[in-house]
Amino acid sequence: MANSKYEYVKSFEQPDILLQNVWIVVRIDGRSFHKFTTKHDYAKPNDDRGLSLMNRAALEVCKEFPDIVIAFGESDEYSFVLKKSCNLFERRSSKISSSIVSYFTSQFVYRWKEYFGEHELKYPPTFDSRCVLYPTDENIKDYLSWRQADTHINNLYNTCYWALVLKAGKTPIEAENELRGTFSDGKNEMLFSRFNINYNNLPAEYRKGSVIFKKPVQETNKETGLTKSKKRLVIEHVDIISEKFWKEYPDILASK
Ligand SMILES: Nc1nc2c(ncn2[C@@H]2O[C@H](COP(=O)(O)OP(=O)(O)OP(=O)(O)O)[C@@H](O)[C@H]2O)c(=O)[nH]1
Ligand SMILES: [Mg+2]
Ligand SMILES: [Mg+2]
Repeated sequence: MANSKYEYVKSFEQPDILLQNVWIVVRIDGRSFHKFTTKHDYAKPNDDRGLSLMNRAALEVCKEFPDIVIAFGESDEYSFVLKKSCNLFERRSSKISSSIVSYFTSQFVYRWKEYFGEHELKYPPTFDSRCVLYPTDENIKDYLSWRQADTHINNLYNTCYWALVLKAGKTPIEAENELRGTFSDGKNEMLFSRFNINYNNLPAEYRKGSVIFKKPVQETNKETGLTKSKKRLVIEHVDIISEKFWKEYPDILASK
């Protein structure tokens, strides 16, 4: 009903169009995943099924939203970087962030059985989401470095904490007290001398998180024998904190 007396309420909606020509990061994070992972008997500190399910849901998001040029995931979070020229939903912030987190969450639930088998999903998980803008390439690299540094700090701490609790029989309070004020060197030393764990030999996925990007690959046509260069979405556990990665794959940030 056009021009009804109710129509004025539409003007209460606030525009939330994101600034043009800047990188958009959509970061999603599991709500109360401390509880969710406990209720679902996740392995401590890292559960391979849970991490693989996060990666799979994120990969499906990257397929569904081709404006995403790179994504980084750790623990219960994922960051999706959309290219500067992205015009998805006319750059409306809440529409972008809600569509991405909704698709991620439904993929997470839809594919639960693929990764957890008969281990029942006891209640529906929730993920929150936000859009953050980064104007320069340096800013976006620093953003991703920040998340990867966080992965390292948390994983080193959690590996020590759970070794103290599960292997040395400490109470949670005792483990926390023992770790308070320690630095990386001390934690590495503790793992090696007391638990025979060489931190650097732990799976790269635990230490560095997961990076999804379009990687150039050579594909050979079986019939013609001709090779051509293509891009394929891959999940790798590499250093994005170092310049080496950005030099190796300059196309990622060139997708302005
Ligand atoms: N055991 C186990 N726990 C995990 C794993 N991945 C994530 N978690 C848990 O999920 C939590 C994620 O941290 P946060 O996102 O800061 O905390 P949260 O409980 O989700 O709380 P909010 O995000 O504030 O709602 C970690 O502290 C762990 O308790 C895993 O592989 N294994
Ligand atoms: Mg969380
Ligand atoms: Mg988190």
